[in-house]
Amino acid sequence: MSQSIQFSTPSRTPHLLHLPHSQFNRPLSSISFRRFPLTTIKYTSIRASSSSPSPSPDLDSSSSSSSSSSSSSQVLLSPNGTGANERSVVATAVTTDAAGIEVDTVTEAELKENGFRSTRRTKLICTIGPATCGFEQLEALAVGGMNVARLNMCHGTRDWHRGVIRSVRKLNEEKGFAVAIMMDTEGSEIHMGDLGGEASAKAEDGEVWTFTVRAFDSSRPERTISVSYDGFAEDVRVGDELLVDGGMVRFEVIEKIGPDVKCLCTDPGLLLPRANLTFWRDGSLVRERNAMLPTISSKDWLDIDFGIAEGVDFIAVSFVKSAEVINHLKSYLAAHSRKGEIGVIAKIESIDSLTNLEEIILASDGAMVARGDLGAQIPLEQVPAAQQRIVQVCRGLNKPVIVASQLLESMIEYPTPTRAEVADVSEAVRQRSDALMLSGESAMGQFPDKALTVLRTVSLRIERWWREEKRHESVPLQAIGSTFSDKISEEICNSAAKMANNLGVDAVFVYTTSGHMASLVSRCRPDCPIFAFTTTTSVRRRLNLQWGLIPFRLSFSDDMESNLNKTFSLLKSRGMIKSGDLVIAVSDMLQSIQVMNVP
Ligand SMILES: Nc1ncnc2c1ncn2[C@@H]1O[C@H](COP(=O)(O)OP(=O)(O)OP(=O)(O)O)[C@@H](O)[C@H]1O
Ligand SMILES: CC(=O)C(=O)O
Ligand SMILES: [K+]
Ligand SMILES: [Mg+2]
Repeated sequence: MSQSIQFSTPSRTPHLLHLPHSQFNRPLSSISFRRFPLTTIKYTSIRASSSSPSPSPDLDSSSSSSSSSSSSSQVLLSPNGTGANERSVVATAVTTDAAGIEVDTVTEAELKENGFRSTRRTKLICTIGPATCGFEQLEALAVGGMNVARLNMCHGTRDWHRGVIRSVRKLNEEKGFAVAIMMDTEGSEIHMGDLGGEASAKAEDGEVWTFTVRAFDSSRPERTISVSYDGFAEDVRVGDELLVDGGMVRFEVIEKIGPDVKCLCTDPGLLLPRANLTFWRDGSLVRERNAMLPTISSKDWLDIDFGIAEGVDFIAVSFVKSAEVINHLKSYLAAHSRKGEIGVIAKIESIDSLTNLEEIILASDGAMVARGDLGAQIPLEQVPAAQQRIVQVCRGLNKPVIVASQLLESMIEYPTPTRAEVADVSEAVRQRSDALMLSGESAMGQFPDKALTVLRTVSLRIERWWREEKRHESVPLQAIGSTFSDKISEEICNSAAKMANNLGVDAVFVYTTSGHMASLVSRCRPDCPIFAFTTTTSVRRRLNLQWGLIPFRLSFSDDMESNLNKTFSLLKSRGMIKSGDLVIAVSDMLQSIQVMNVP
């Protein structure tokens, strides 16, 4: 029994659909609902315009070149899913059986063991540092559920970072993971030096410490801290309050002697290498000078070139103040790397970034609630409301959002989290943020694997509770599509998610070349997992940041019947689905919805 509903606009001419995927000749208004088994599928569609097809700008070069063929069985990509000009470091890392399917080995095991509902929807990011940079340590994190590895360019040498990037790539290649790499820029905010190799230094109440712009020749003099910013001694005034890492340690400026600033410790604590410094005067953050510092420093540009050369998947920009810097970086990336290959994440961690929030998020490919520095710039009690706002704006604009910093801070030293930390993690999961991030817990803590386990188990439990309570919000999502075609995709995804919840389907399958259609389904936060099939390994890795998406790499054509048959047989042979499972399939090539039981 097959059901089909078709919408068409009378003023336009229908065509039989055997069109290659392209932004300009994408079928616009054929939406069919079908039940499997299907005997004949005839997709009827209407052309968007009669203008000559040209390669879609959002496709990578390999798919756009192959999309020039109109054969319905044409596979869109070369078998290994990489384009001809994919950088060598990535190309050598990809070995794929052309007929096969690539999926995370951990997810595969979870699916086989516990079925569709067992999969975790919230993604997990680990900052890599001395505690986790070895191959076995990285593997343990990947097995524990790490979806993205973050490299903070404030620390370590480029050689060190290169080693980590290559290890992660090797892990993906050899063990079937799709761990994405996120490079986080240093930015030009004021911070302390590296403590001359010491892991930390303790500042006690009432001690006098010297903050200086002088560089040390040899070891660090006692109770002396170097400061990254040459204008520091000129800018501070006696009476200013100096906050380390947003208030983890506090000092009061008591005397200025040339390049040295004498400070009295008023709140004791641990000073960590390269910790951020802010100074406050009469209860307000002093930020005149910061406003003049570039968001992306000259050192950051070199790091960005390094990131492009090493094939990172995301660049997180620290201390973004406006959309301009994001646009600037995106145009630089467009000129120096393959279009869309590196996602730009705006870190929201300053007053300016909150002021310009909507325009910044609109310009970016995602955002991070960087609560560490944000909490140093706005009163701490305002951070939760800011977090909620950022998460909501990102969801509205369909950008992935990461909640970061101090989620499990006590686990740097202890093997179990505090109850308050578990409550904080739960809140971020309940807000339906795309991803949670570990910083010091995984970079230099004593229990990185345990911290990741806590994030994983708390996420799973809260997600399940939320589903059992049937609390999926019916908050209307704002319309975001700008072209007619985008609007159709959006409506299809909204409907697919709604149908998935109402019909209690087991999974939504989305076939997507650029990943956009998958993100639109993810945005609806449906009850069931979303299997996202995409043709390239780089899109697959980037999708790993988004809520609920299980990214698969699969070569597929513009013939949906054959795609579905191929997918069903591959997934069935691996025990990941079974006959009778109910699935909704959407595709960005055909802009179609189908409901079916797995044959
Ligand atoms: N690559 C690294 N090498 C050495 N230590 C590291 C590295 N990455 C992180 N760390 C350690 O982990 C701690 C916390 O991580 P991180 O600096 O990323 O915190 P953060 O607040 O997220 O950073 P930022 O605000 O600078 O982006 C750091 O203070 C540092 O001690
Ligand atoms: C992650 C980060 O940069 C912060 O919380 O400040
Ligand atoms: K950083
Ligand atoms: Mg920060």
